[in-house]
Amino acid sequence: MTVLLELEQCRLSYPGQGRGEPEQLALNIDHLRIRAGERVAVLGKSGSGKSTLLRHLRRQLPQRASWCPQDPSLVPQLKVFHNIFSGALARHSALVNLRNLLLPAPRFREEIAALAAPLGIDDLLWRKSAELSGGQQQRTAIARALYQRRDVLLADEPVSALDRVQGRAILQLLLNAHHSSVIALHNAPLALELCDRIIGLKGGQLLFDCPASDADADAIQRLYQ
Ligand SMILES: Nc1ncnc2c1ncn2[C@@H]1O[C@H](COP(=O)(O)OP(=O)(O)OP(=O)(O)O)[C@@H](O)[C@H]1O
Repeated sequence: MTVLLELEQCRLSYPGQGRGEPEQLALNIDHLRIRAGERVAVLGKSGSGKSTLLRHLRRQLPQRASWCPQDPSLVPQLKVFHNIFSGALARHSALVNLRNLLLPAPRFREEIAALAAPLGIDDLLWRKSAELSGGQQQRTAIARALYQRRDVLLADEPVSALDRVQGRAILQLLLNAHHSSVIALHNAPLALELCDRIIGLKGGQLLFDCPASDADADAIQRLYQ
């Protein structure tokens, strides 16, 4: 399979919090290769480096990866429709984008309504995103990622605010819409069920990296200790 991404001796640090404080090493990976077509789940407890890794992978694939951040990062004053449409700004001219802000064209209305329906937010398209619940905001961010229409998905806890049934269905939808995916998840059973490879991060290091079918329950448990 074609190599999509490769990290070698990847050490990423954040500045120390106070004056004279040492840098904090957040990611320390000797080697990581992601192949095209893989569905990779990144597991690890809070602070293990999942977001740092996802953001770094995103920098390696500019213009190639759809991005679904942990914080939905919606523009609160804009309608749900426009927040979703913002996923496609790079595909259109400034004139088309501006016109669509004022008077959305029927073609874009139809495209976005079709995208929003399976996410259960088609009846919210003309509400300001500030008025949405956390789960509705998260589904809007998912729709925006889908509307980027790229073949790679990088997503950071995309279904964390959804209930189990809806989270599973929407994660499946996201995976089906992209040829390759790397997704940080806190729900290990969901990762094992829907992804084909599991990366376990602890303290910024790879604790394991294996096919989902080989993932060991004890190793997964150790991630969270
Ligand atoms: N902007 C920042 N400045 C300083 N340290 C940071 C910053 N962002 C993250 N860190 C630190 O880097 C480490 C990894 O953080 P990261 O956000 O990647 O973890 P995570 O696994 O995504 O956590 P969570 O599940 O809570 O989102 C943590 O120790 C965190 O405190």
